[in-house]
Amino acid sequence: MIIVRYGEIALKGKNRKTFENKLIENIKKTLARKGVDAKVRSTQGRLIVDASHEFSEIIRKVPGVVSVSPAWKMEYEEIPEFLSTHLRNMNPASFKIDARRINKAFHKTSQQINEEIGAFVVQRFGWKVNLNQPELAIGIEMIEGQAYVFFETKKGVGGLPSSTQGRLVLLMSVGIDSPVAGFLMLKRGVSLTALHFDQGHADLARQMIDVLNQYSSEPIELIVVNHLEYFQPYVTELERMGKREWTCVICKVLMLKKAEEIAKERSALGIVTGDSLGQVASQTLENLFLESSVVKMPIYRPLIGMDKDETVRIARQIGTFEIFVEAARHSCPFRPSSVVTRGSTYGLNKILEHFKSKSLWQG
Ligand SMILES: Nc1ncnc2c1ncn2[C@@H]1O[C@H](COP(=O)(O)OP(=O)(O)OP(=O)(O)O)[C@@H](O)[C@H]1O
Repeated sequence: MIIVRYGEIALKGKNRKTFENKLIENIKKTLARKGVDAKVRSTQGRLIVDASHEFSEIIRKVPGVVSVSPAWKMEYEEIPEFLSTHLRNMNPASFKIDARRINKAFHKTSQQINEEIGAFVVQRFGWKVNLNQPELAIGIEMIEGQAYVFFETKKGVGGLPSSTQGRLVLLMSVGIDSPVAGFLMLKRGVSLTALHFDQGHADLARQMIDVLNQYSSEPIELIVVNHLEYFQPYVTELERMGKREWTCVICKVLMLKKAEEIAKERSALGIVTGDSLGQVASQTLENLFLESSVVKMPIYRPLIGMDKDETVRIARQIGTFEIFVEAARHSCPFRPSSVVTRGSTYGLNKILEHFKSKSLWQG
């Protein structure tokens, strides 16, 4: 058995049942992808998943899950015998019993359980009790008259169940930031379609999506556009105009425009990027203002106020950092030696007017 705890969704008032059902459906779907047909039932703010303990690693990555405990289910009276066998090869410096009655129906209080089972362990193994920092914590949850015994509680990703908030298009590079931005939105229940402009690293983009898929109840569609072919005509015109320093701003403008087009096709409600204020020379408020002005839908930038080390910490946690390759990040062949850092609306409009005259921009 695996005990699954969820937090935020329990606070959702009358929506609670809908969210809970969605979480159950998502856990089942996630396990089904691993070929497991698991029974999941809800009871008193917990889900009980009838699956082998190894799947707790997978379940803890399902958005909405706050923590998981691989557990053994038994009658209360069977606990001493179970502990005698299960713990016989262990010798922790200290232990504690952490009992909880999930519904109050059971005839003993949590404190009585702590004392009774604790006294048994002391008598059987001679271990020391330490209530503050025990080396071994033995968890017991009494759920519907049955005891669930466990020895670890793994943190889940938290957030809200997948597919409860609508769809966004993620502009995803193979850098550190945008996969993290995607993860943060998945964690809030958003469905994603990813758009990647490929500079020869589409394999890395696919690997990023494989990692993000662990946090999504439905497989994320990855759309790959050839970066060179797509931007070459625009870069040629910028060269003709003597405006090569605008390349990076124009590149973002075109990426956003393409993302908006895909968002409309997929009935998505906005765009997600990994922009973080001031992180690179071109990520200024002026440039973000200009880039945002070309699309008519919301752009979500979940990393905008984050420091790089916070983003790196999340990337490491979720598993996208390992895929990131420094060399891949600087592979854009169009990058000019100096870039516009505070572009003006006037400057941008002049360039877009020129593109229009060349039938490169509909605007
Ligand atoms: N090749 C790409 N394909 C799709 N989106 C991209 C690509 N390059 C950049 N973007 C989008 O533009 C945002 C800003 O990119 P930029 O290169 O300026 O910053 P960054 O901090 O290096 O971002 P990242 O770490 O995500 O690459 C990215 O977070 C991403 O959303």
